[in-house]
Amino acid sequence: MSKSKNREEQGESQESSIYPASLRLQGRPCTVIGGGVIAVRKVESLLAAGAKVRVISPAAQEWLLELAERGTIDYEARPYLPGDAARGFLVVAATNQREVNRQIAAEAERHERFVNVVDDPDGCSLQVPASFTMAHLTVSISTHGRDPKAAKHLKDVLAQDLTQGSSVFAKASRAWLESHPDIGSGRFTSSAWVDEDHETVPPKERLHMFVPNVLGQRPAVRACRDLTCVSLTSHHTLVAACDALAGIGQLLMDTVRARPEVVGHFALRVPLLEVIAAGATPFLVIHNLGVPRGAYSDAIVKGMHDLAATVGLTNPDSFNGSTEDNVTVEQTGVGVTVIGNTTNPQLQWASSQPGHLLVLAGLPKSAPKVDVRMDDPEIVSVADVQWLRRQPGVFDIVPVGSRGIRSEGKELAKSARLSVKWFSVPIDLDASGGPSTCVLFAVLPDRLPHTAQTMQTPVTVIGCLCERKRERHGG
Ligand SMILES: C[C@@]1(CC(=O)O)C2=NC(=C\c3[nH]c(c(CCC(=O)O)c3CC(=O)O)Cc3[nH]c(c(CC(=O)O)c3CCC(=O)O)/C=C3\N/C(=C\2)[C@@H](CCC(=O)O)[C@]3(C)CC(=O)O)/[C@H]1CCC(=O)O
Ligand SMILES: NC(=O)c1ccc[n+]([C@@H]2O[C@H](COP(=O)([O-])OP(=O)(O)OC[C@H]3O[C@@H](n4cnc5c(N)ncnc54)[C@H](O)[C@@H]3O)[C@@H](O)[C@H]2O)c1
Repeated sequence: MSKSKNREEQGESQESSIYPASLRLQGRPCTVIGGGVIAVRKVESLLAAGAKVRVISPAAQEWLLELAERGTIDYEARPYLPGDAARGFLVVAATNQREVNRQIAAEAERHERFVNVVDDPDGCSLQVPASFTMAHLTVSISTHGRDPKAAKHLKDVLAQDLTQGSSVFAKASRAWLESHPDIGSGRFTSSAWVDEDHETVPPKERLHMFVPNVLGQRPAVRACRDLTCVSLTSHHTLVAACDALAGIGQLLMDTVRARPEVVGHFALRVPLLEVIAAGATPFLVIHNLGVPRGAYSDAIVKGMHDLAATVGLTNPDSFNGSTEDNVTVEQTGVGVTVIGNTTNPQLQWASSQPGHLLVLAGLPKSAPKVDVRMDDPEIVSVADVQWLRRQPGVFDIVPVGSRGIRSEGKELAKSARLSVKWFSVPIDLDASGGPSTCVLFAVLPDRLPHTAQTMQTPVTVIGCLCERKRERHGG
């Protein structure tokens, strides 16, 4: 049944004539009430138009809180109060409370403000059409609020056509854009940023959509555990992890003897695991080698290439780095940074919940106590962690570093606002995990058998996660 038919049957207003217009909002105050997923979309497009945005909501999506922390928007962490909709050029009623949205709309109307009501097409004096912009050409599609999903679909079809199609519309639009290079160059933007549906948009345009052009500022940067997350848009995050290794190798002063390939392997292993565990796809490895350029440094880098290839990172341009060629070096030192990208729904951070089991894959092994070997079956492989990351029912995955299992487990739980109930296991929970020879992960109990059977490395249930306190309130 179509939406309009549904409404007709409910006897709702059939008023559907509209006045198509383009708003200039640069510097104009706009109020968004509600801080959920829909509010994020509205805030993004208002910021893209240069509006001065105020958000009022007792709780808000992380992205909005970040914008508030950076001063990009004003945020008031409280419910709507009468008076809020009396101010602003445009008021957006974006709460999930129908009645509250009604009150907001009524107040805005009384004060002759434009109002956009996200759950009431007929209550909007301003409906947002689906749109995309290429330089100075904007294409908007409205269904007069009768079928927003269709508006989005038609817009996506047209956007794809404009960028790569051969319709009369596409050819004429492109010809116009090309014949006006003064106004014809610019970014491709859309009323919604990249999502899975935009896979059809060509790479060049996708890149433009990927750039944090909404804000024209430095992107938000957060350090989470050993990771740094850079929010490029509300949908995309870059994830960076780094690690240092020293005194292990074949130079005179090295205290632990190891072949250079092994040094490269283990130096890359830790940041590579971190990025994969976070749900990102590694695409760049930067190696800073505190050793002279030559056969020794080449062998270290070869160790990295070999390991990266096990998770499909084979493009030679994905590797870059430098060596120490000015002074004599007598001890090996290696720093590695890995960068990956992910869409936010795939970014795994603080996603564990009460009742999940806390499981250890692999065993903690560290030099100099133990001779850590690349082919040790008790060490979890990077490919194993990549597989684990894709499993439904597996949540946070944390590589265990020198602080040991107990400390990493507590950190995993804390980040998800949970605590750990430890089981008794014959494993030293405080031993160093060395080059992350093991990882901790949270898993739904009924998914554990499949996970444990398929993994190559030993899997041990070491505890479970308890208590829940997940909503983050602003203010
Ligand atoms: C175009 C776009 C612009 C934007 O918001 O930026 C937009 N909605 C978009 C997407 C979208 N909205 C919805 C789905 C289906 C989700 C699903 O079914 O899973 C999808 C598709 C998706 O999300 O994939 C559901 C929905 N939307 C409204 C209601 C209330 C109702 O109809 O009662 C409900 C039902 C809620 C429910 O029943 O729970 C109301 C409105 N949505 C409008 C605009 C205005 C009318 C525009 C027009 O038709 O001309 C209006 C009246 C007010 C407004 O918000 O301005 C944006 C595309 C962005 C892009 O380009 O990608
Ligand atoms: N317009 C659209 O395109 C569209 C699309 C899908 C859904 N919807 C509608 O939009 C509504 C909101 O969707 P959502 O996904 O953002 O919901 P959500 O649950 O993610 O967010 C709702 C937000 O409203 C806030 N809120 C609740 N009571 C409030 C109050 N009294 N004052 C201020 N803020 C308050 C909450 O704190 C939360 O931040 C849905 O109920 C749905 O009907 C609209």
